[in-house]
Amino acid sequence: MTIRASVESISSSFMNVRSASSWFEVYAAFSTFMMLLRTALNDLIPHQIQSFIFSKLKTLLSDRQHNHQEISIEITQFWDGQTNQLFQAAQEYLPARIINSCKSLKLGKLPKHKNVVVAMDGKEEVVDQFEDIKLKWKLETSKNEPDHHKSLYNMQLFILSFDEKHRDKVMNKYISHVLNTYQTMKAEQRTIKIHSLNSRYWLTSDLTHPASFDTLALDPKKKKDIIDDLDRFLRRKDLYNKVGKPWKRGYLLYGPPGTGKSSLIAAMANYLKFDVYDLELTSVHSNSDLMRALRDTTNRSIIVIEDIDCNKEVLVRSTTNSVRLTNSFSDSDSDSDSDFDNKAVEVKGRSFTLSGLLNYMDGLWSSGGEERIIIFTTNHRERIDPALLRPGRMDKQIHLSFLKGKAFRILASNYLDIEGDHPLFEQIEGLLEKIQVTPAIVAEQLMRNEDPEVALEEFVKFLQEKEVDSVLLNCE
Ligand SMILES: Nc1ncnc2c1ncn2[C@@H]1O[C@H](COP(=O)(O)OP(=O)(O)OP(=O)(O)O)[C@@H](O)[C@H]1O
Repeated sequence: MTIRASVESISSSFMNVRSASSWFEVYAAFSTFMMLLRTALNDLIPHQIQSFIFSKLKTLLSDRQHNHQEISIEITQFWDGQTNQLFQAAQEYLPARIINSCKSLKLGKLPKHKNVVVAMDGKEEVVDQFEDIKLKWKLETSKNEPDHHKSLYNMQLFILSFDEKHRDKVMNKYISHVLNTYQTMKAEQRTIKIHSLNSRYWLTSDLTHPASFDTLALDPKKKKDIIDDLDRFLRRKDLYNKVGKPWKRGYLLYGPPGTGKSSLIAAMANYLKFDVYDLELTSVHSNSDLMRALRDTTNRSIIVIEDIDCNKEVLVRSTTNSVRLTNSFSDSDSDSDSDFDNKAVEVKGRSFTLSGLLNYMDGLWSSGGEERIIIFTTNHRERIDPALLRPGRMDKQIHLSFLKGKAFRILASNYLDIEGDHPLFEQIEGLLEKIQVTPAIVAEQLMRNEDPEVALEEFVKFLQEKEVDSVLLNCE
């Protein structure tokens, strides 16, 4: 019997259904039809395609079956009168996930931002995939906006919908994933700030210093050593906790003026994405102001005290009779007997030692302070008391010096866009070995001509003259 014959037999049986025997005939014809259909399908459609069709049908059916079990969460723009951080996180997180698939987006740029900002425009629902979960996001405008926001904005909210069976995973994992991704994105986009002390308060502005470890003319080994040290410091939170030490690291940068101490600080801040607090001791008018200023510094920051040796406030106690404020900055460790304690920083007629200041910082940060770096700079390390240089106070000392070796090539790349080799490089590097020139002087020389060839030739002449001068000087 063919399929067509069996279909005809079923339909004719339907027409003539009158008795129980007729019903039996219908049933027999239908069973035969189904058997024939199954055999034909097995013969005609390969097994893989059959499995594919069945799985698709199954998903479709299960999707339809589950549609009514979808749940929705509202994430409003404000929460308890404040901006809802989860709303902010979704606002940043979603455009990054959907930028290539969404048909309708909003673009904008704020003065503070470096890049164009992308946002959802609320016209369409966007879909995010997290592990095996499909999550649908829609941006809406609330009809019940609170009064205090009414005049300024229409309050917005995200509606997040997903299958109820994923409720736990969404609440426990997906929401944290959105928040964590947002925090990482914020850290990457963050503008680093520099805070300068104005008597009692920090004045804040953007750190625009472009220095990075790539642009720093420094011996490559030394550069790697500094980067490794910073990375190690960041990784060691648990160790610092375990041994009960404040999570901080002290650096002393020393070397002649113009060798890149400030540039290195900027490169470190840009690398770590840490804010910089420029603690200019001459602008501190009292100890309480200084303590308040230190308390106002944030975690993940670099505190810089520059030119520590030539700071006018550094006084020798025996010559000034200045009084140490041991009650303000308790300095009870073994350093108190050292020569260093004879040097005091005087603030408006009152004075304290630098080691006391460091101890105070330790005390302040042992309760909650995290990821702090303190950098002292000096042009004369020999003038600094050894007590201040001991590990724990100054964990690492970095000597920045005259331009030597291949470090010149970094400046040639920065200022003249010369990458790789150049016929004059060998001669220049030879001359640099014989004389002492700071990177700042080299930078200034290279900027004198826009044409890179002329700039290099002029620079060679400059170095030759310097060489002659130094020979003459040695002869005198
Ligand atoms: N190692 C370096 N790599 C690249 N540029 C440098 C380097 N050193 C100095 N420069 C250039 O010289 C300028 C002055 O350098 P910088 O202020 O960093 O030196 P410094 O050692 O802090 O000087 P000072 O002791 O006078 O404060 C920088 O803006 C930079 O252009």
